[in-house]
Amino acid sequence: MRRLKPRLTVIGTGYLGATHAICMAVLGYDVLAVDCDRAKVDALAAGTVPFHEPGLPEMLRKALDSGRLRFTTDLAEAGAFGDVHFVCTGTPQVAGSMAADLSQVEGVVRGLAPHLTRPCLVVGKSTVPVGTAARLAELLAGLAPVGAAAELAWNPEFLREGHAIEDTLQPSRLVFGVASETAREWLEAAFRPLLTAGVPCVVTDLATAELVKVAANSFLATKISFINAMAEICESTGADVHELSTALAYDDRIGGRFLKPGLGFGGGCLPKDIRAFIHRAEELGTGESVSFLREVDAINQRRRSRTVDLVREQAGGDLAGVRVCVLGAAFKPHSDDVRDAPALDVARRLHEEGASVVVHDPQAMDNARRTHPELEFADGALEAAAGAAVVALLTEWDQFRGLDPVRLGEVVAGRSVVDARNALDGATWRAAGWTYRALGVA
Ligand SMILES: NC(=O)c1ccc[n+]([C@@H]2O[C@H](COP(=O)([O-])OP(=O)(O)OC[C@H]3O[C@@H](n4cnc5c(N)ncnc54)[C@H](O)[C@@H]3O)[C@@H](O)[C@H]2O)c1
Ligand SMILES: O=c1ccn([C@@H]2O[C@H](COP(=O)(O)OP(=O)(O)O[C@H]3O[C@H](CO)[C@@H](O)[C@H](O)[C@H]3O)[C@@H](O)[C@H]2O)c(=O)[nH]1
Repeated sequence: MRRLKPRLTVIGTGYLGATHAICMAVLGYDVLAVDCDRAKVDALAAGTVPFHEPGLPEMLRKALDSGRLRFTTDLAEAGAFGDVHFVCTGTPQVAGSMAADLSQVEGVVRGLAPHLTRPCLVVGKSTVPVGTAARLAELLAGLAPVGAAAELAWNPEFLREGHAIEDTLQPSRLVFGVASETAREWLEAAFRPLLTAGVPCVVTDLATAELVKVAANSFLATKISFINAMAEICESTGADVHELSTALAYDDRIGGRFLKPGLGFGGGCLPKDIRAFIHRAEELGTGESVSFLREVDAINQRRRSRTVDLVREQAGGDLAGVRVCVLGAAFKPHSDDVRDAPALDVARRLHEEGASVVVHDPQAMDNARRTHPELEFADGALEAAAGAAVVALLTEWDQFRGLDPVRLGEVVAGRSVVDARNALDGATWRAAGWTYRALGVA
């Protein structure tokens, strides 16, 4: 008998899965969240969110207090408990290739399938190359016990880190990729509160659902690289990319969102998703259709090189032995995620050229220390700036926007700032005696 309110499992409790599990429990579902990382499961069960996401610790407390959210490392327990199983494991870029590594997602299907002893729905939420769901559906059918009636569907996720709760509870849209009416009914039951609240829902096939996700991220990446390409032109013509962007944004066919010039995109999604899309399209023999994404990626990488160039120029042409203060490590503010973080990539390149680099970030210090042990870290912006010849603002945290140039000027060795996120008021900094350089302005 199908329950009106299905019991949910969420497998993979990283940035996406932990948020999804917590929010679904707060919406009133009984949720069992699973991760193979025992430390993560123990932390979450004890009420600690193992990453930075505004508001999520309070939501976790609420979900745990309701008694509707539990955690385990055991897929067999998940199989016995759930009606709808959300797969939220990672799909990182394969080292040395542009392809997505699907081993975590496939591993979950293989591990879960033998424990699915009654009718249920396995729902992929991870971002995957088109065609993955159809392949996993076959795998599931082959591994699930006879009579289990376990089906596979795809429900791509569009949340942004730093806004994960609002994006989960008030998403712009839901996308259900289904192969049967039964799967659609399960998904409708699993998202009933959002559907009742009027969230638009596109019901489609598996392949379209997979593609919607990579198409959305490709569009966003393209928009960012478009404005950064304009920034390159502005740099060589004396035009001002900020004024250009403001003027473009007044046209609501273009819009101002994701039109912010600067150091470009990073993180655990946009970069690897456009590369996996290129790779998959080439496998399908349709590489030309998305070959523009190679240029999107290249423009994005050039912003990092340009930032290194600006810091080197400010240092007098040679970085060897120069102390540089890097403000920012996370790939964007309100996150501690350092996956493909532009700030750390620039910091690493400066270090490789011989600079003595000191980094500060309000939230990402632990992650940055782990991935970049070669860099020096300081507990505050002033400490990081002490004795620096150049200050580089690489992630636009509010704490950095609010820095007092006079106070900072007292601790540095040279008043020179490179604003790679266009977060500071250049006039104020110049008035305080600083040489101010920003990306996108000659
Ligand atoms: N981070 C985001 O904001 C976001 C938003 C939308 C979509 N996505 C997509 O969602 C997926 C997950 O992203 P993420 O950022 O949460 O990744 P993540 O690396 O933070 O989390 C993945 C989790 O899966 C766990 N895991 C791996 N193999 C497992 C297994 N066999 N059994 C149980 N748990 C296992 C890992 O321990 C980890 O906790 C990716 O495909 C990503 O592209 C992410
Ligand atoms: O105008 C802009 C907007 C963003 N960025 C950069 O772009 C990157 C990505 O930002 P954002 O999209 O806000 O962060 P994510 O949390 O990675 O979210 C993206 O990736 C997720 C995972 O696929 C999707 O779910 C989201 O819809 C999609 O926005 C960051 O490095 C930003 O600094 C810019 O450089 N300029």
